[in-house]
Amino acid sequence: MDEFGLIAALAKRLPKPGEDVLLGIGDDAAVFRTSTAPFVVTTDTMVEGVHFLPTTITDYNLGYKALAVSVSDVAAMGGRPRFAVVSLAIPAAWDKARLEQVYDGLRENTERFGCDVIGGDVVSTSGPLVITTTVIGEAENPIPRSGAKPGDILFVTGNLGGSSAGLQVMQEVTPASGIAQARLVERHQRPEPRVGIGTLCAKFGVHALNDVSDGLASELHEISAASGVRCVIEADQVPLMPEVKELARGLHRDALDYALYGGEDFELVGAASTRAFASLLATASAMQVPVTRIGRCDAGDGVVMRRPNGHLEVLEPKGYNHFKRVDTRSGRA
Ligand SMILES: Nc1ncnc2c1ncn2[C@@H]1O[C@H](COP(=O)(O)OP(=O)(O)OP(=O)(O)O)[C@@H](O)[C@H]1O
Ligand SMILES: Cc1ncc(C[n+]2csc(CCOP(=O)(O)O)c2C)c(N)n1
Ligand SMILES: [Mg+2]
Ligand SMILES: [Mg+2]
Ligand SMILES: [Mg+2]
Repeated sequence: MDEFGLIAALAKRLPKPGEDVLLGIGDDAAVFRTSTAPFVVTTDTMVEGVHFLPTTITDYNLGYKALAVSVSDVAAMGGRPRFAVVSLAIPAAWDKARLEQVYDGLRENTERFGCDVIGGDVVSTSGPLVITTTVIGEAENPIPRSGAKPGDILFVTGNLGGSSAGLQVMQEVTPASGIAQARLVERHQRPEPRVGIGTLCAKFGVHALNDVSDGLASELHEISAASGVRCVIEADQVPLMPEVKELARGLHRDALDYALYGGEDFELVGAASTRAFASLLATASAMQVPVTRIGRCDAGDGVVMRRPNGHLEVLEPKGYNHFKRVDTRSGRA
């Protein structure tokens, strides 16, 4: 496989960029123009063996997901994705045909979100495949994590838990039905970035927003710490993917654990005034995206969850953490 031939072959899989791209793939750097809106820029790295395995994702969906996770961060800022650069560190075991599949998956999201791939990098590696996506977007009114206020409503989009449950059903024998397993795997491999809702949140002045990459508990801790508020959620209000409930029932596990600590659902979690939330709810339902109130912000700090019996549980800031090893004897991180 030749480096220049590979870049040309991958570039061929992509659609022609829009007119704001003055120079795309093929020069020392890309050149684009934008409106006067503030830029947002975010980057994510996916490593074979850490973020995916050949047994947990197809090559096509790897490309889909690599771009989706960065688009999701732009959505979590209330922005619109515009441009992306993609860097690949490629081991000998990955041939051109497989990488073209990855690019076909990328293409699906470049088209869906109007996010042109304008460049990248390819290198060889003696390690696993690494794919890094950097997305540049625009946000008229960027939404930080730090804006939540006491009295705000906490909400999430869609439903949670499906991604980690999908990973589990691909890695273990579970009692979930075939159809449930297929839906969970789809959720793991093909997350849906909430760009439309993110921009609505910006329009209605939502105070704080985060995407769920590491798990709901971890994201709420980030909002709590950045905003200086206490997050109080209701256990029975957290929207769970129905298939997660089915799987958890079969395994005699608490389905909420998938939502709180599983991660990679890439839904949005935010804090909004009662008024902003009402506007969001009304508009989101017309877009057929569920938005659910899960709790509220109080004065104070930390994250707690109220069980239906009234018991308040402190939620630890655990979730996926790259540099923490779980102690298998205590089960603690
Ligand atoms: N190597 C780094 N150098 C500089 N800043 C970094 C580095 N890694 C992360 N950051 C910054 O730290 C902040 C938090 O990053 P983090 O990766 O936790 O974002 P996230 O959206 O919560 O998670 P995810 O990576 O799952 O999207 C971001 O502002 C990010 O740009
Ligand atoms: C094979 C395999 N094992 C474990 C996981 C789970 N996982 C990996 S990274 C991450 C958090 C988000 O990453 P980041 O913080 O880098 O954005 C999660 C939940 C997976 N997807 N595949
Ligand atoms: Mg990160
Ligand atoms: Mg990210
Ligand atoms: Mg994020």
